[in-house]
Amino acid sequence: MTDTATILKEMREKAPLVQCITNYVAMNVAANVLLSAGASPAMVHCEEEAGEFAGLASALTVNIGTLSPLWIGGMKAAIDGATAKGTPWVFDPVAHFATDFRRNAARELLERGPTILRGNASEILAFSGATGGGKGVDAGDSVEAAEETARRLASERTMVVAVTGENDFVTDGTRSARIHGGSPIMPKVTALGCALTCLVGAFAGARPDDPFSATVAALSFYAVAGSHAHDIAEGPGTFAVHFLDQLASLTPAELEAEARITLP
Ligand SMILES: Nc1ncnc2c1ncn2[C@@H]1O[C@H](COP(=O)(O)OP(=O)(O)OP(=O)(O)O)[C@@H](O)[C@H]1O
Ligand SMILES: Cc1ncsc1CCO
Ligand SMILES: [Mg+2]
Repeated sequence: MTDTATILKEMREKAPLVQCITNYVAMNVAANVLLSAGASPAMVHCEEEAGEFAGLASALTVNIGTLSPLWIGGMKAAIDGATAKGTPWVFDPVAHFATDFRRNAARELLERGPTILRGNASEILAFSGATGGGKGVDAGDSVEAAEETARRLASERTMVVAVTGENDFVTDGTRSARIHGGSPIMPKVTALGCALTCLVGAFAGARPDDPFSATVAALSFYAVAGSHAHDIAEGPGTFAVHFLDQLASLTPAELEAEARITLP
């Protein structure tokens, strides 16, 4: 079996508990994506318990999509709890370029050293200081335009960076991969990127010693499920339903046969 298929199998066997600090739009979508895929989501974000809970989880994901000051305290507590146990954490810097509040919060969270950074092309590109074409939470730049920034961030900060879009790009600064597939309907269903960030957490929770391979596996699994759902969906509404069914039914053997990963 390829590494990607093996990691899917291991993720389902372990059914990792993933603490998801995500936004109000994504909470339900992400929990369903994780349950369908075979992981165990828990949306726990308040400062009083987020750090303690992180000690129980196999992975933590942090997303600033609907940020407020109280949530930042919960995020920092959870990150400190995860870091103390060597638990991987994934950062999704939603629209961090849009306002000073978001920019400052994203900078502080990035300083805490995520294991994996996952964003759309405009979000990753904006870390280079470029203004880019992002329109709020939606990307306006190509993945290719963000690849150099992704490589530089990954090697400077010793983390994995995943840029998603029509084709996805993953790098740890040394190794890189492109993942093909998915569907142009995916950006028309809200929070599929945010849910992917949580799913990357589940795969990293199954392979904490190899976050690069875990990220490639998660994105490949998502892309194949997205391609399958595309073939039977009639639009964004039915896509969302079929996509969950595909995440639940896709086997490691199908993933092995259909994943399209190229090395740049
Ligand atoms: N044009 C496309 N063709 C195929 N797949 C796509 C396309 N655009 C996005 N995707 C896929 O959709 C998923 C979400 O990526 P996207 O870059 O849209 O995230 P995002 O902008 O953070 O989403 P959101 O903020 O709505 O949660 C990824 O798996 C990506 O590969
Ligand atoms: C629509 C939206 N607004 C803030 S977060 C979010 C979900 C997609 O990122
Ligand atoms: Mg996003």
